[in-house]
Amino acid sequence: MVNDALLIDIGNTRIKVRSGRSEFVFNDFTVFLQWVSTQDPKRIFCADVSGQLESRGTDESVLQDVLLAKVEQGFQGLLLAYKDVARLGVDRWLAMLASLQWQEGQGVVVVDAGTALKIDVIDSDNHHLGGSIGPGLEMSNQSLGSKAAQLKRVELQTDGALGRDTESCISYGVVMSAVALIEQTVLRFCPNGTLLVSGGDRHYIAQHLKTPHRVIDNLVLDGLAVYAKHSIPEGI
Ligand SMILES: Nc1ncnc2c1ncn2[C@@H]1O[C@H](COP(=O)(O)OP(=O)(O)OP(=O)(O)O)[C@@H](O)[C@H]1O
Ligand SMILES: CC(C)(CO)[C@@H](O)C(=O)NCCC(=O)O
Ligand SMILES: [K+]
Repeated sequence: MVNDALLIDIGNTRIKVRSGRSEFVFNDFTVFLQWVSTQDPKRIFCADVSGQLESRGTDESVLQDVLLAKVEQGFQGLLLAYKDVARLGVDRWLAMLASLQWQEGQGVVVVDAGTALKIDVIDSDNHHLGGSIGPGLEMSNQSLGSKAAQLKRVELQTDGALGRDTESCISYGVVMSAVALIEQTVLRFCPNGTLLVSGGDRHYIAQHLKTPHRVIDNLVLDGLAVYAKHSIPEGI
């Protein structure tokens, strides 16, 4: 049953785990492995876009029974825009699967603001129209700091007003470019759809959105729960 399962989302920055009603976040893969070895779940479902599990999996006995989620065309009626669905990030796919629960009949725009900023658009017939991959907020912030001699990474903080010093200009540029991309994508491709915002940077982005939206803590883990429920035979 899904309730006995451990759900694991291995992102490129952090690892998020759900066990029943509890959630845990790990910044370090080794610390995460140590923790998993203290658990005794019936089943482990995992989404791994980092590739860390596949490279370590075989020599870690605790991870031998992990069910690694794989993108499936047509699963739960979700028709993917990619011709080669194996190339679509499993985190994007799971976030989309979870988003169908929020579909209000006019399509859904799914935002996952993590290491990368992902946007995917689904129409009212559950057809994935396509998506967007761009730098996440921290990635933009850090790359400005490392590529421009006069800039340093800043603590992102903007009230949405134009910047009046270097730090506030960077904050405005980094945060509002993400907000603008999302709002343009909604306007162009799904103007009446439901906008969902998830991922580690969801709050930074959501507070500046003029478009009505819902903030969902972790759509990838929610999608993994959907996957777990529908990909194991009844009674297990
Ligand atoms: N305590 C924190 N530690 C690290 N990052 C944080 C923290 N709180 C917020 N963040 C932000 O969350 C982002 C990571 O989000 P998230 O954990 O959703 O990403 P991820 O799943 O690892 O990435 P992806 O799915 O894109 O590979 C970071 O870029 C950072 O800006
Ligand atoms: C875009 C990321 C890095 C976001 O985690 C991940 O979904 C990924 O590696 N995707 C593969 C490429 C794609 O989705 O087309
Ligand atoms: K790479």
